[in-house]
Amino acid sequence: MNRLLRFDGRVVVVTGAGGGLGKAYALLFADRGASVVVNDLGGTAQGDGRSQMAADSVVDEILKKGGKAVPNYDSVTEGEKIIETAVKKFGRIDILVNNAGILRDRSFVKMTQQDWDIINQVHVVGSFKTSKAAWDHFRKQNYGRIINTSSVAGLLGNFGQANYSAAKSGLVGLSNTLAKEGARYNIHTNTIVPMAGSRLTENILPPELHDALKPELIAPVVAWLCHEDCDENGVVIEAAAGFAAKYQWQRAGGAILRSSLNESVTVESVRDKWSEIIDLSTNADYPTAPEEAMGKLMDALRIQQKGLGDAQNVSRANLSQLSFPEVKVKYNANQAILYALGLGVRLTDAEGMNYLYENSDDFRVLPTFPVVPAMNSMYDVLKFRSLNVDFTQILHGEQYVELLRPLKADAELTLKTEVVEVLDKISGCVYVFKVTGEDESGPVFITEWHIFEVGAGKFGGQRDTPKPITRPIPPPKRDPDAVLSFKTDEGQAALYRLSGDANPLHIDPNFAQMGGFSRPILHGLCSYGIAARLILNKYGNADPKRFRCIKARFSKPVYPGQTLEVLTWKENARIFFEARVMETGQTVMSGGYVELFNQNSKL
Ligand SMILES: CCCCCCC[C@@H](O)CC(=O)SCCNC(=O)CCNC(=O)[C@H](O)C(C)(C)COP(=O)(O)OP(=O)(O)OC[C@H]1O[C@@H](n2cnc3c(N)ncnc32)[C@H](O)[C@@H]1OP(=O)(O)O
Repeated sequence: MNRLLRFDGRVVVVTGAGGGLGKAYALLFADRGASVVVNDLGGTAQGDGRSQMAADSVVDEILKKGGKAVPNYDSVTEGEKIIETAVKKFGRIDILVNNAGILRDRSFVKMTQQDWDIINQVHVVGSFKTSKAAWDHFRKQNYGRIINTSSVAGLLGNFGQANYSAAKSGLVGLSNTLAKEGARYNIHTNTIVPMAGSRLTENILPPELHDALKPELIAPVVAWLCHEDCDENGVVIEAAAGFAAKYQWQRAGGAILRSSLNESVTVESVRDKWSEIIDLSTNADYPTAPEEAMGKLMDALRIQQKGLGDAQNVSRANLSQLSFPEVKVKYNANQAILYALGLGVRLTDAEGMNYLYENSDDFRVLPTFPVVPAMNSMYDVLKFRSLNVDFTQILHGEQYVELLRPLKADAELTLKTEVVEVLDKISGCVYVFKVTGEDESGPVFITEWHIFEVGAGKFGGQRDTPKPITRPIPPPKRDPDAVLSFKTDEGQAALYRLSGDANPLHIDPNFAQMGGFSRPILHGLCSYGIAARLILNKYGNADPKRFRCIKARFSKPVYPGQTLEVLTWKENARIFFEARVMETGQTVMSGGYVELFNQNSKL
């Protein structure tokens, strides 16, 4: 922790390093082992005149202390020459501090085009030129650090500095974009907002304050941002007088200006929502990338599309009060076949051909298939930003599927989604969804989903609900009537996820680790479909028309490659079941049951 942070072997270019902040940076980098290009045009604070003295005297000071430095007297508007000096004299360039700057302060009423142009040339064009010239070197060596210099005038505005403020806030935009473009090449670009006593401020600040704002108090902040141990990229740091702090954009929670996409926004609706639009005290966020900023807009659009009123009001506590519009989905034999493959159906199985070949004499759709079309509408609900769902913690808790009619090989379905309840289980919360599907002839299936979000409990909701939801039922207290087994494949989850549950938990080892698993786990619905098929084969003549419903609770995860053992107890038309993993003996599904129609039932 106390290791001295050094820059041995690094080559640093500091522009405007003949005095003030630039000089302090150059001296510090040199003192810590870097080779430094001390650039200074040697002009006045207003940008007039030229002289080599400023750069030379800093170089002399560094050399006298045994450091390595060379001068450069070019204007930053010819930034490529400055970078060339670094490469010619020291063979590389690692760090670029865009510090050179001048002032042409005038009230806007007196500001000329020339005042505007010269400030933008030196600050914005200059930083562009040097950065552009260094960029290819940085990319090739997969390393680079850029510091751009902004100002509180740029962030907040300042009387008499329209030109300077515009240039300085332009540099924040430049930095933020370079940060994003450079990230994958290990090029970090950050912005410093210094307030130092320098040539630029000596006539502006009171003398005591000017003396207290020593550049040496800011230089270590810049040096840290440029050090290889610092992984900041795209931050704006204010530093002055021994103080440093990050600046960030803040966006208010805002307001939805219409209640559905069919309505238009009126001037009056803006007026009526104005206090919410500007209220930063609740639900504010801090977007750092356009995608993040867009996320909220997408929420807003989704909410308006569903006619739900205000996005900010969506919380676990009131989710079940929202109503969701019907969604139309189509499926065909291809999806049914892919689903069957995902559950491990093989051509060599007794009924394999009927599930896997659409032109077979008796093409069948597995009875648990409704989970495939019913799935996505729920993900849509969980994506409400204000819910802040942590998707690494989403696990399938329970599942119910009831068939009201046999499934066709292809169909267009209307899905109705309802959040029945969100239960507060303290260790997590359980979202209970009901999704029903109907085709042109009426209802086809009912599904109920209990989705567990670990760690999202304690939101003040109720632990159970009086609403009629399906519940797991323990099996009879006797030995099972039959134990049915199936060995899953190592690639089972990779195949199953193609049926619409692309959750990275089932394929991405890093994501699985974030969720607390040693490796990707099998979809609960995959084990569930396998159990349903084994039971149907054993007790229902492998005939999907005999299938009425299935319910189960997922009590432990299954890993691809493990063998499922399904313990079954037959009690009239109901077959109770539990499932365990043969290799570990752990129970992975509990309280399960399948109900079958009897052979003569006219479904
Ligand atoms: C959006 C739509 C898409 C849906 C797709 C879902 C995404 C999929 O890609 C993800 C998957 O397929 S994950 C794989 C399958 N699921 C699993 O492996 C989960 C296994 N279960 C567990 O880990 C724990 O039971 C666990 C973690 C669930 C609970 O364990 P604990 O926190 O230890 O809970 P516990 O102390 O036992 O009980 C607390 C209260 O919670 C209830 N509960 C327990 N397990 C539940 C479960 N599985 N489902 C629903 N409720 C459950 C208990 O009854 C208890 O409630 P109460 O206190 O009121 O009695």
